[in-house]
Amino acid sequence: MTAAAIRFDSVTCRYGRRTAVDRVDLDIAAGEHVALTGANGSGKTTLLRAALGLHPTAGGTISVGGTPADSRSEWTRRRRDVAWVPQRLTPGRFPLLVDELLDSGGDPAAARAAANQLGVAGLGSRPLHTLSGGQLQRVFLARALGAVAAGARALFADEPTAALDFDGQEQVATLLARLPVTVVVVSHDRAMSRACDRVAEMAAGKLRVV
Ligand SMILES: Nc1ncnc2c1ncn2[C@@H]1O[C@H](COP(=O)(O)OP(=O)(O)OP(=O)(O)O)[C@@H](O)[C@H]1O
Repeated sequence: MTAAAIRFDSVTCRYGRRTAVDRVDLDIAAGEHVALTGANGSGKTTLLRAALGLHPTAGGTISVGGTPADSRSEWTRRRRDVAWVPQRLTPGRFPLLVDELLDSGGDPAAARAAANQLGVAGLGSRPLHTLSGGQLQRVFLARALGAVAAGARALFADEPTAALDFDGQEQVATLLARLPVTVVVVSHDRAMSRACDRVAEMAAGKLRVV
């Protein structure tokens, strides 16, 4: 597995007439770990979702491993290349058992090993909607770690520790820090920022400090 360099080049995203991301430039080296911080509503989630094709860009390009995604096949490849932990984990949207979700990420054995490390291995036969917020977050992280083991070259995680207790926050920061792939993690959590190589801060849609 080789880590992927990621380049945001003058990226703009809008919701109707509201500009959520405003000409953002950000270069992330292969294997670098970047914490994306900033006030609520400053555009962090939109920026990551745009990189995954989950929100359209109104301008600019986003390359992963040197390739901008501009065709269906490139988007398919990118979704394999980038493991994703979303912010809004609404279990009703995923009518699955925990084990089924873990098995869907790429490498089921690695996902289950990660689930074990994260203390949720015993929940395998539970429907997702019966889990607590923190348990659900751990399961999605374990799935993403399975995707990394299966060859994803980057991991994007949107507030992956928001629902976790203090020990969980430290544990996840340590786990992500060890990953040999490029990591972009949206976080308001200091342990996570400390564990990253660099902190990039967004303010009102712009990247303020890199
Ligand atoms: N579905 C939507 N429709 C309209 N506006 C939206 C939508 N989602 C986000 N926005 C707006 O876009 C801007 C950026 O939102 P975004 O979710 O990217 O911010 P964020 O930095 O991730 O915030 P937080 O830290 O609260 O998660 C905000 O002004 C928000 O109100």
